[in-house]
Amino acid sequence: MANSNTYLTTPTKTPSSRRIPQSQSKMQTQSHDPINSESRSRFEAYNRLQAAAVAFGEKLPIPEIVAIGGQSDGKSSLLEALLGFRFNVREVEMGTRRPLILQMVHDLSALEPRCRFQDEDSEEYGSTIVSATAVADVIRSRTEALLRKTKTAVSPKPIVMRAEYAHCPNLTIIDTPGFVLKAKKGEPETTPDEILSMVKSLASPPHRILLFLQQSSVEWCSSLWLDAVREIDSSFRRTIVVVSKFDNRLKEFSDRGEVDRYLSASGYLGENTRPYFVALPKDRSTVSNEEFRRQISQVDTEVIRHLREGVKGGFDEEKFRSYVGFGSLRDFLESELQKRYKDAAPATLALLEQRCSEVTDDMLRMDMKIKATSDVAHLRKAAMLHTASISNHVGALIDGAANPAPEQWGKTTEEERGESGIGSWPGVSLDIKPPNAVLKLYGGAAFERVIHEFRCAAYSIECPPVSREKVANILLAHAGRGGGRGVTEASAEIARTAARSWLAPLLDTACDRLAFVLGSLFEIALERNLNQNSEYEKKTENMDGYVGFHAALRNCYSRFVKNLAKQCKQLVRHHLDSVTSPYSMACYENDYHQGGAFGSYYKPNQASGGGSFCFELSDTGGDEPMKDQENIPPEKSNGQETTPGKGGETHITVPETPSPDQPCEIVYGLVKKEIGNGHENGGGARKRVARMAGHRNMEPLRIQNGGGGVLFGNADNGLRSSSAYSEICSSAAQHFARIREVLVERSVTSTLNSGFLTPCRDRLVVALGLDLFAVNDDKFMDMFVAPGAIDVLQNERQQLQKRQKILQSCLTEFKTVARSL
Ligand SMILES: Nc1nc2c(ncn2[C@@H]2O[C@H](COP(=O)(O)OP(=O)(O)OP(=O)(O)O)[C@@H](O)[C@H]2O)c(=O)[nH]1
Repeated sequence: MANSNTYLTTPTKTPSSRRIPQSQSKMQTQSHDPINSESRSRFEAYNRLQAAAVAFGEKLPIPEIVAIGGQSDGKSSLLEALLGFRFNVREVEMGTRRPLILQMVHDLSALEPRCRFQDEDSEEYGSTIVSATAVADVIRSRTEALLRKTKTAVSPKPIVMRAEYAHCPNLTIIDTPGFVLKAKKGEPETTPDEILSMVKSLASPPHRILLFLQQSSVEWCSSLWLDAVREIDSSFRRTIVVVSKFDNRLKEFSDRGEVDRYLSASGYLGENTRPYFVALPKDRSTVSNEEFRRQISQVDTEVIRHLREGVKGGFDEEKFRSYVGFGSLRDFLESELQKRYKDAAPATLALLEQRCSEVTDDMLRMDMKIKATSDVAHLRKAAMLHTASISNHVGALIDGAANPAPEQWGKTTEEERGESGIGSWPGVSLDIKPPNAVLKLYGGAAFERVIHEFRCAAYSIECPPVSREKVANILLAHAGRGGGRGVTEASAEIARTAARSWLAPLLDTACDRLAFVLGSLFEIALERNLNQNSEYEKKTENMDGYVGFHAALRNCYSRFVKNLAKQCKQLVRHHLDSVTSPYSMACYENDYHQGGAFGSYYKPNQASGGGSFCFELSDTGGDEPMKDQENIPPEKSNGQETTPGKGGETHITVPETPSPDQPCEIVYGLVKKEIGNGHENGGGARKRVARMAGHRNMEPLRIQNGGGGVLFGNADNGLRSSSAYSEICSSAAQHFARIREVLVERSVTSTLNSGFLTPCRDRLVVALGLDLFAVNDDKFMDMFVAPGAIDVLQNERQQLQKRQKILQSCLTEFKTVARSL
């Protein structure tokens, strides 16, 4: 830092020997000196402001000096010298572990030092401590207590000590832990880094002056910490460099050229930076305060004498005298700080005015909040606005939104399954993976993905196996009633029963999964609400403290979603009932396969290009494998093809008295017909029949029937190997597929959309409103009774009031200071 100022603003009792009489005379006239009383009141004003800032965590740009440097470079000794008495801090073995803000107040009446420590968490100062060892004890015990609590080796929380003394200047200086290269034994290895970053953050505010100490024995080229200081203040505009323990170097100088070169430190610190060269008494023996100060000034005198007389040709006094000796440094620090106080006063005053009005606003808000805790109308309004806002956010999330970040708030399909506790689809052994399964989705997108997953799951369900007995019972009974549609009816009945028992659980699961997606939206809507409120002006009142209300709102929302799920389950069950009713034509309809509105099939797990939901559904070509008559799960390769082929309705001629045992022509007829279709469609039916015939499960049947009289088919018979049983099973599979398709495509998807999403968009706010607000005042206020909440508010108010009072008195004080500027 460039300096030419050695003007003494505040007298001290420990100046250099040449100045003692002058300083003492100034000190004695101080109270009558207008300049001194001005700077004194400025200093007092800043000191009080600083106390308030430390107590309330205010960030105020108060000019301060921060002493930094390597461990044992002499920071604490310099502080003691400035204070004019030893408080033994450096004999505390642990060294400096917490910053120490030392507010030195020059007070003529304090013939003995009066030290007071600021309470750890308030702006109050404790009682006066006179003994130096007691001061050291407080510093040590406070340091140890905090480090035990934080479980760290250092802490950035400062200790604030105010020292009033007739022999100290008006100066505020912050002592910091010294930089170290390695942690001490038993300390965390990260300690050096912690100290470095703590000191950096203490030193970075631009209103702070850095007092960087480095021992005289260290050459600038091998300085350990110069770079760290440069990182904080690259051009040393606010850095005062101090070469400490100058006595250790003195003896090495032989002539003037050498000493002047050393004192200029040119090349390393830049042209405008002149270091101060300070030596302090080495003697550690306990001496009186007066003796201590005498020694300080004696060392100063000896240094100058040595430079003048011990070095050949002396030294360039004009250039360097004002930079040599502790007295020079002290005078400069004091004047520099006063200068900065003066410069910063207008900005400080403006900031104080701003802070005061902010605190007044905070107080008003707090008063309103306290009043509002018992104002039903106000609470109703605030709660309604909050509920409406949350409902709107739910709507927006359903309609498609990407705020808050889906990466954080969305879920993959796997996560949805896990977190909902619903797991995989009942009766589906395949691992269904809808498109975009790995993306984190929420809201409308997640809903759509579940719907898709449901379709995949439904299309992966096989028509389950049916025993021969069952087939025989149904078939024979139908035959008994006469009519030629026995096989068709029997297979339709089988398909209906299968659809009822296999698709119903799927529908329930779909509803539960969708309800989970919608249920999760509450949390996301809260987050959106929070973001919105913080991004712009606060739109709704902060309802944070009203835990009861939040719990009630959450409950209502989850009830609303649960009810929707219940209703939807009933609705889709109704659809299932009607599509599986004997009166439904679903089984007999043929047009779903014709490429009409529902003319395509899903392939489970097949994602269409680009990950879109717009699937091209499965290829419905003629080689669609027909499941064999035993309904054995399909081979792996075609396991995903679950829906019967696109072939037209197979008509069969039912004989007068059909028998499952009959190696019937009708079956053959069916096969033939299928072959016909198969030809048209690429021979799929032929393959199917061959596969059916060749199936190992047919073997026992053949043996059972002596190889000749077939029960439900003759494997040896090639194309003639089918039977009424296999025919019915395959026909049932077709019926099943149609039922499923009608259900999925015609009714369920739209029902789920209208059953879940429409009410969430249109009815949610009303439903929540009715639940929460259509109650009498007493019941309503139950949600707002939070034991202790009012106490908390009152407490906060008290703190605010205290802060307001202190800031206000600081403001008044600064206004007075400003008048004399
Ligand atoms: N010879 C000589 N010794 C000094 C001088 N100043 C301080 N010392 C000694 O150097 C040692 C370390 O001084 P401190 O003031 O504790 O150093 P510090 O920078 O505060 O150390 P930490 O707080 O641990 O970082 C003490 O033994 C002092 O007596 C000096 O000018 N000359």
